[in-house]
Amino acid sequence: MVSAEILASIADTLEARREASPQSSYVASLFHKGEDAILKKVAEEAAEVLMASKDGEKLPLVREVADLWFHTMVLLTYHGLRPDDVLAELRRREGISGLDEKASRPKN
Ligand SMILES: N=c1c2ncn([C@@H]3O[C@H](COP(=O)(O)OP(=O)(O)OP(=O)(O)O)[C@@H](O)[C@H]3O)c2ncn1[C@@H]1O[C@H](COP(=O)(O)O)[C@@H](O)[C@H]1O
Repeated sequence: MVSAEILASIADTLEARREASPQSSYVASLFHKGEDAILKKVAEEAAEVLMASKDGEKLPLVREVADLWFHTMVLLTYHGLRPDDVLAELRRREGISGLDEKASRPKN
């Protein structure tokens, strides 16, 4: 599965969890606890990314970044947003970046 598709698939699951009972799953319980609990998890996971980076091992770092991305996706879902909203913003920035302009400028 390509990257944008897996993000969309996870987002679909997260949206379904918003309607689920808090006992039914980890994500459902997080939505039930509310925005502050989700923000706390995002902050915790960001701190774990910093520690993994300092430790210098690649696999733990990848796993911690996955946890951070996942919890930011829970936060986006809480606000009715989708991964595509972030991907569109990144694409927009790619289009306006100085590096991009230089690359497309004709060479003398
Ligand atoms: N990708 C993930 C994912 N990544 C991380 N986590 C959970 O995030 C939690 C936080 O991790 P921590 O390292 O902080 O561990 P912890 O100390 O046990 O967590 P807390 O009890 O303190 O919250 C853990 O319980 C992980 O299992 C995830 N939980 C779910 N998913 C995806 O979300 C879908 C829905 O999940 P459920 O709602 O649980 O079915 C699943 O099918 C998965 O695809």
